[in-house]
Amino acid sequence: MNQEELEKCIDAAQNSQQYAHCPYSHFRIGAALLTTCGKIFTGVNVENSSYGLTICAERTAYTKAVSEGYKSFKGIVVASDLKDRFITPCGACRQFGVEFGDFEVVCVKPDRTTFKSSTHKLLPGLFSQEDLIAKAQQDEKEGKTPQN
Ligand SMILES: O=c1ccn([C@H]2C[C@H](O)[C@@H](CO)O2)c(=O)[nH]1
Ligand SMILES: [Zn+2]
Repeated sequence: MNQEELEKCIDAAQNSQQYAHCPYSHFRIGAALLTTCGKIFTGVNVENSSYGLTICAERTAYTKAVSEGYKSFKGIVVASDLKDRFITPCGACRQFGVEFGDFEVVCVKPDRTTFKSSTHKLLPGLFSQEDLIAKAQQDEKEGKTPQN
């Protein structure tokens, strides 16, 4: 992400925070996901009275983009309302991110200061499609069919 893209994504992520549905945690998170073709998809955390159903801002953004045909990303900006520490994506969102490759993850505080990382840096030893392919190849070599 260049500086101009980063500023635009910070604006979009912070602007979307007003739409967070967070009556339980009061954590107001907004994400802005930049596609390689320059489109921005925003997302917010959507909580539920059945707490475990909550979806984070990042996964909302990924799901919106993918469901509209976009799967190639330059970066994601995650804006929180916590002033004195950075909020980084939870485990589920890290796994969700690596599904779409290695790209920038920028966490931003209300004063626009940033912590820059990437999907792969945030998930060392990650499990991915490559592992599933390796298993399929091993099974094929051993003459295993999907049924056994
Ligand atoms: O990176 C993060 C971290 C937390 N949350 C949300 C989930 C939940 O609504 C609240 C507290 O966990 O913050 C996000 O959306 N993204
Ligand atoms: Zn998450």
